[in-house]
Amino acid sequence: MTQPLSKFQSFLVFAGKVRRLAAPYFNSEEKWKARGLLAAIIALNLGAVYMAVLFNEWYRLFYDALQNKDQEVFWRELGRFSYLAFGFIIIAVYRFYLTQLLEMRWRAWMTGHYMNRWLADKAFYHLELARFAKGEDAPPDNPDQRIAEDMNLFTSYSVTLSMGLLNAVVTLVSFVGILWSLSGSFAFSFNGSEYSIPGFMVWMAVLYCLVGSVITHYIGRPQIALNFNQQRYEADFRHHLVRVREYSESIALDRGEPVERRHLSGRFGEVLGNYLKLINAQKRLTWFTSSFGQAAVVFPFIVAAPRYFSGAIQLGELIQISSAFGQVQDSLSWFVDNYSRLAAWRATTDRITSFEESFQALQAPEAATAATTHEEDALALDDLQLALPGGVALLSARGLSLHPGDSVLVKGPSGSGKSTLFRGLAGIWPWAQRHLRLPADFAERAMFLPQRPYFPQGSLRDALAYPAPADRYSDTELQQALRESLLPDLVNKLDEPATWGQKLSGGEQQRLAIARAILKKPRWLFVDEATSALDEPAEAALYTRLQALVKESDGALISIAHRPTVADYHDTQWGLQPGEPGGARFRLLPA
Ligand SMILES: Nc1ncnc2c1ncn2[C@@H]1O[C@H](COP(=O)(O)OP(=O)(O)OP(=O)(O)O)[C@@H](O)[C@H]1O
Repeated sequence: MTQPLSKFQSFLVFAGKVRRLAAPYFNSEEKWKARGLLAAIIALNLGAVYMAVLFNEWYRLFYDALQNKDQEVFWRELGRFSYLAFGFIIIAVYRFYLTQLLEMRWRAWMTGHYMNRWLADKAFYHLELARFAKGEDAPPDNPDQRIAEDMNLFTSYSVTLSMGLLNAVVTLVSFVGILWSLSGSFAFSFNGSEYSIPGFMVWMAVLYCLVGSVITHYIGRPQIALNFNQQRYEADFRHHLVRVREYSESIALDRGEPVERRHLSGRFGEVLGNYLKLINAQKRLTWFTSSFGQAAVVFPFIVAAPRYFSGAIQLGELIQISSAFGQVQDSLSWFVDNYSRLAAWRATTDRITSFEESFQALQAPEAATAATTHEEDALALDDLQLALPGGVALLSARGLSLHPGDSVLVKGPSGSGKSTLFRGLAGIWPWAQRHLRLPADFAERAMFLPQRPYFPQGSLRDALAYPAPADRYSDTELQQALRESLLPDLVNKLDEPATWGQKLSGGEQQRLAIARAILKKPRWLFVDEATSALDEPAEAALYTRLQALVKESDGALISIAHRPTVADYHDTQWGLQPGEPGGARFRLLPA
């Protein structure tokens, strides 16, 4: 008994997941449109079943007219057919159109919703970090695929399959009545007594489909996991292709093509291997479902034949029985026919649910951090503890502060946590205990210049102004910033579109990021090896400009650099020293 119960429970769990994922849309600001569309689709589906009932009745009248050679009824019924068909066509067209419309709107809403959540509170970054911590295979893999593809599949399957189920149930209820009234009872004698089974055809249909559904589930079960994996392997393969494109130059210089080929072939091999398994699973199921469908064509004739040949029913009734049996069988075998899609729906639902759960899991480490706003105009590191994703304490900093006019150089061995210190100060590192006091304007006036800056695709103007809109700055301001950051050749290319992160050299990209700082005029400027690709004269000129920049806005400069010449532009040094036994690996101390 435990087996069917656990199956039923797993169905309830699945239904709960679908409800939780669907509810936000139907309760959203678009709820009246969404509910209205859903109600219209339900009405059209019920209309379609009603049309099928009318057609079924029409079959009896039409075939009886044929058998009786009754021309008048024949032509009248043909006339009736035309307006029945007209109604059916209108319902079919609008059922399709409104269903697609609902799927599209729902997808648009869900995609927007998850896109916002992914981009909110640095979730996109923390999800990646969490995956580093838990291992590459930890969910959610490929969030891009969740947002792009799974939202589409989920909304489409949810609408078509739930409407299909509704249709099947209503058809079943409508036609079971018809079939019951047509089928008569089946009389037989057993052990000297006479027995009669009323609604014999109905029982035959139920038995036929019950056996069919159980066998389908048994044969088709492996498809659920295979479907889940297929999406994942496809996304991994695509992701690796994109990486080769992104790092094309390094790979070409390293002559890494054979390795990439091997990796790509490996990933594609997984795609194919799993797909082959899926095809085989589907083939096994198709053997059964098509035999089941073919047998269903003759099954009602075989069962009803004795009554026809004994003269108990006419040809019209026989045809009506077969059509009603077809409808009952169709609706009872909804499960058989939709098994693969149900498996895919379930896999998609599981993937989005794990995506959703990973957002919820993220909130915990963030809540542990604390940073208060300072009344004083300074950045105070009262007690900052930073750990590695696995939990190992990496760095501790206590009792340090940064005031307007300060310029500090942070030094320490590679891997000691200098960049992580900046991540902790920026508030994006989740494994942090932050007892900081931040100046009131820190959120708006702090800027972090990384070693490898990011530029959005688009015009140079967009890349320079990022993340502010391009029209925030005039052409003169943009050109001036380019000149001051030693990029005079770019001043006439403001509207040129390009992938700037690939087109410009490493040093040019660093200069472009400095131009961005010149435009933004930060008060609290954090420079993490952001001049490492420049020659010494250029570095000197640009550091002098950055010093002047923070001075103009009465701010402070804090840098990370390995090159000794950078020390000339800073008044103070903080050093990362090995920590005490039992404590963090490194301590940040004034040098
Ligand atoms: N996303 C991450 N997942 C796991 N470990 C990480 C991650 N980011 C950084 N680390 C680890 O944290 C430690 C500190 O890294 P960090 O980049 O802060 O060092 P750094 O002092 O800036 O080094 P460098 O001078 O080489 O730039 C390193 O051991 C690094 O491997």
